[in-house]
Amino acid sequence: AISATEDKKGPIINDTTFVNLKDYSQNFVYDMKYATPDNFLKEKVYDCAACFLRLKTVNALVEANKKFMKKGYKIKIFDCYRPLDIQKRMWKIVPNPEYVANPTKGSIHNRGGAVDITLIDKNGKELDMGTSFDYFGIEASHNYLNVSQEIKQNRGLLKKIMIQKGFNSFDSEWWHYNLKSALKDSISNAKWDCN
Ligand SMILES: C[C@@H](N)C(=O)N[C@H](C)C(=O)O
Ligand SMILES: [Zn+2]
Repeated sequence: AISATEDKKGPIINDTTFVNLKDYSQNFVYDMKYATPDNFLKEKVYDCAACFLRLKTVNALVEANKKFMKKGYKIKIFDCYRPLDIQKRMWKIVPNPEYVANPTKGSIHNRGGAVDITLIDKNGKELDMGTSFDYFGIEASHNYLNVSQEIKQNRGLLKKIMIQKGFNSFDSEWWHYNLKSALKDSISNAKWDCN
């Protein structure tokens, strides 16, 4: 059966439809790294800083953010849907599946089911997660235990609530989460509308 969801704006849309997160919640903070030159490609590879995802991913992320907000935190977003062509460019620079998904298999970002995120506090300050976003080294791993109690707690909080809301964590990157129900969705290379 095809599952459908009542959209706030009226029409019933399928939960695999790509939507813009900002149309569903104003409670996220954005730092869309690939829409700036401040990323490992050293180039702005997106035309605009928008977060597109499948509706089911948006719904799960909004639910997770509600839980974080009850604790005084908010999600800050680094990346959402990523066109396959950009995945290919990333793989040319870092051909290591621990840090960049092989474009021949496709990333869950290419399927609209993955997000790269961190948490911020009431002052907008990022919680200490031990490394910066896209730090491609062992220190970014959930399994790297030579970090402070505070970092373990911060990573643990992010992971606990994201898992509760239907995401899988990714061992080698504390910031990356895959929606479980999107793992087999189709890969897209569509570029979003920036208007
Ligand atoms: C490149 C990095 N931000 C990331 O998302 N890596 C995972 C493994 C991916 O490419 O899916
Ligand atoms: Zn990611």
